Amino acid sequence: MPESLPPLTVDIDGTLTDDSRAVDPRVFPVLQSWPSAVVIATGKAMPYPVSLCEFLGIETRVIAENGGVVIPDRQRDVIFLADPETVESLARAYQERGHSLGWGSSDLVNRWRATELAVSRDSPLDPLVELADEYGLTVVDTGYAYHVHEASVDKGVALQRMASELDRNPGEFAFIGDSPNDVPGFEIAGTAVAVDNAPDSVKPNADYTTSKAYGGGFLEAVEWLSERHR
Ligand SMILES: O=C(O)COP(=O)(O)O
Ligand SMILES: [Mg+2]
Repeated sequence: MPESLPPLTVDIDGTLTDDSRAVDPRVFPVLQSWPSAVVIATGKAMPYPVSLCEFLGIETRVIAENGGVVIPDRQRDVIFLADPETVESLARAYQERGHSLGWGSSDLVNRWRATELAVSRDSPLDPLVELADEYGLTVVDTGYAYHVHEASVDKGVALQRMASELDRNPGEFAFIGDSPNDVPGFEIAGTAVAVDNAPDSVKPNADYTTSKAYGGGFLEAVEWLSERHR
């Protein structure tokens, strides 16, 4: 790999995974040998990306909960860019109206969330949007879940904070993703790549769209970045 490769920000679901959301093992050596910083930027709660870094043996650099949580490395404090209180009230109100968050009683999706709420796409969207409007929150459909969070946070805002924590310019970063929740990251990063499974609303926001989908698209994106930085 060329020494000059940019710091990389990469989404998990739909980008490092296959179509069943299992991580594509071909991405492991790429992430482990990337010569610059790697940031895992996801809508998932903190333990998921932290575990991914831990088990890969790479530095824990994480944007979780669609930007509500930023972890620049293992040594520093976890940074919270949003407050959980309004989201918690919304979650109670949604359930009081008779709707389920849709993840079963253990709710491993929200159990460790600090700043936002994720609701299954099998649960009704309209009352969620109605409540979000009432509480001044935003709903993002990633294609994997509905996420409700403060309008002031997204993966782009979090990338700005991550870059400043790492003494870098956000424009130095490349960002690879697949969903509407990645678009704010595409806008802040210097180079944005969408994988082919991204919806048509996402692709025009990227500098390049791969011809392969899912983890195969990530590998292609990395080759494309390597060519550009040769
Ligand atoms: O949890 C989701 O809905 C999406 O997660 P992702 O940001 O890693 O694709
Ligand atoms: Mg994704």
